[in-house]
Amino acid sequence: MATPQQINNLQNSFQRAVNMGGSPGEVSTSPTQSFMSSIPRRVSLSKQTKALKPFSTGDIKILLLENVNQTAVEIFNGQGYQVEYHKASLPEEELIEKIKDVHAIGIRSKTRLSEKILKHAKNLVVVGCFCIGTNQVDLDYAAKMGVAVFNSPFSNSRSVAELVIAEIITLARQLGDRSIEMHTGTWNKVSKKCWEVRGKTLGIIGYGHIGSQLSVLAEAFGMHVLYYDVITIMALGTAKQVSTLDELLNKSDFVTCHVPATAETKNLLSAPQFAAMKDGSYVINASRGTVIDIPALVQAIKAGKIAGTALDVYPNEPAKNGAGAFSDELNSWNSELVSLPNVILTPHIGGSTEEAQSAIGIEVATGLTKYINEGCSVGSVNFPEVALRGLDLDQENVVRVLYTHHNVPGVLKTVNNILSNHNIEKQFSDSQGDIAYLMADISSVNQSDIKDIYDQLNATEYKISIRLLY
Ligand SMILES: NC(=O)c1ccc[n+]([C@@H]2O[C@H](COP(=O)([O-])OP(=O)(O)OC[C@H]3O[C@@H](n4cnc5c(N)ncnc54)[C@H](O)[C@@H]3O)[C@@H](O)[C@H]2O)c1
Ligand SMILES: O=C(O)CC[C@@H](O)C(=O)O
Repeated sequence: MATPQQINNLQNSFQRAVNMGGSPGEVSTSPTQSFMSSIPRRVSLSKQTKALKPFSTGDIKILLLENVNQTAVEIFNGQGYQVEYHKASLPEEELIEKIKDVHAIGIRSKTRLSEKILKHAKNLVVVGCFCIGTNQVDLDYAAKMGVAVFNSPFSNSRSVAELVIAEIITLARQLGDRSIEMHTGTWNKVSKKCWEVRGKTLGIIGYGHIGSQLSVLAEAFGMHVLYYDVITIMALGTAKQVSTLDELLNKSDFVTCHVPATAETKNLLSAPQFAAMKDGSYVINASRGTVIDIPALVQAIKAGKIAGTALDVYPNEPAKNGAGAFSDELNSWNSELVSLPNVILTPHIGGSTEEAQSAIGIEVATGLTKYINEGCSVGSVNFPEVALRGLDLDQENVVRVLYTHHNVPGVLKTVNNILSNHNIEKQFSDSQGDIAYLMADISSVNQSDIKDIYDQLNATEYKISIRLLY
């Protein structure tokens, strides 16, 4: 049941929307619309539509962690949301305290939103991963709570591909070692085991957004490209898909990983895979730290089998920047790895460019704002994707119902029974696994009806969450 305070909030907002003249006539001119108008839309925004808000926008609280880009802060501030901003991730206890209160949380790759943390989030509506990876969030549990999760699927792909190109040349020419030597006053002009990359073979594991972008760049350097993926993907340029991981390992001079962190990709490259690689080949990982068995890699480098490695991601990564953060305490193999030759280590910066972070800030903040203000879940990674066109500017006494429920027979009949006392202008529903999401615009709704609609929907058996926008 809604608390008296919640009902009051709903009624006050409705009163403001209907009687005070401000909200209903207001046209959203937020960066949301200007950004989204530049990309193809499933739902047309060609005419001005009524700006919907969940309740007094000042009430929307957003917690942003891990130095999320200022472009996002500007979008949220422009909406009148309350933004709490932190440069680093938070310790678990503090995160649990903070998450209790907020409607949205924005994170990057370090903050783990497990069931243990999420279950404290009583008001949470949406999570924004301001990155590509979403493995740090328990997506199923979030969906079961009615919390949609958004990310930015490719805004930093180019940045990662460019970093990997730099690493291929850096490894081939032992640039890391030469640079360290010069910093300590050593002149070591050598060419032994330093190579051109032209004519060498690059093996890409995972030919998605990053792997395929990298393929194009590598061919421009005169490299041959092989790739292995669990699905069949069209080759770009003259790249060739191979049917087994072993074939890729046997034939490549450089092997680079661009797969997600899953149970299947855990230790995808371990001792047997290093053994299958060419003598003197190189290993690169800018995907997730779980994908490579680092102790096995250390042994393969020590044995002279692998001639060098570039790593950007690690099984355990520090919560914040600072001296001494990357140590044996965090990962037991640390000292051994850093003592080896031709090892390039970067602090998970594959996607950390001004261009990528700015674009991610805009994309994810826009997705969150559209979900908060309009209920549009298109682009969510754990939720059925649903959108409705906007309401006409002059439409009054209209309420948008957002109803998340378990995907079982008979729910829509019950819901539409409740809504059919009014005029259902339009509705759209979709499901994903156990979760279904309904958006409906209903008109002829008087202020006094709101509490009643809310209470009736709230009492339905398979409800997960309800929001009413007006
Ligand atoms: N270092 C960084 O800063 C950084 C930046 C962006 C992305 N990433 C990480 O890079 C990885 C790849 O990103 P993307 O955008 O290219 O992802 P993507 O989803 O576009 O592509 C991943 C590809 O891997 C394939 N794949 C999945 N499991 C596989 C397996 N077991 N064997 C072979 N192929 C498999 C998929 O079919 C897909 O084609 C993700 O883990 C992402 O989190 C890291
Ligand atoms: O910015 C980050 O923390 C993560 C970057 C990258 O790994 C991603 O998943 O996009």
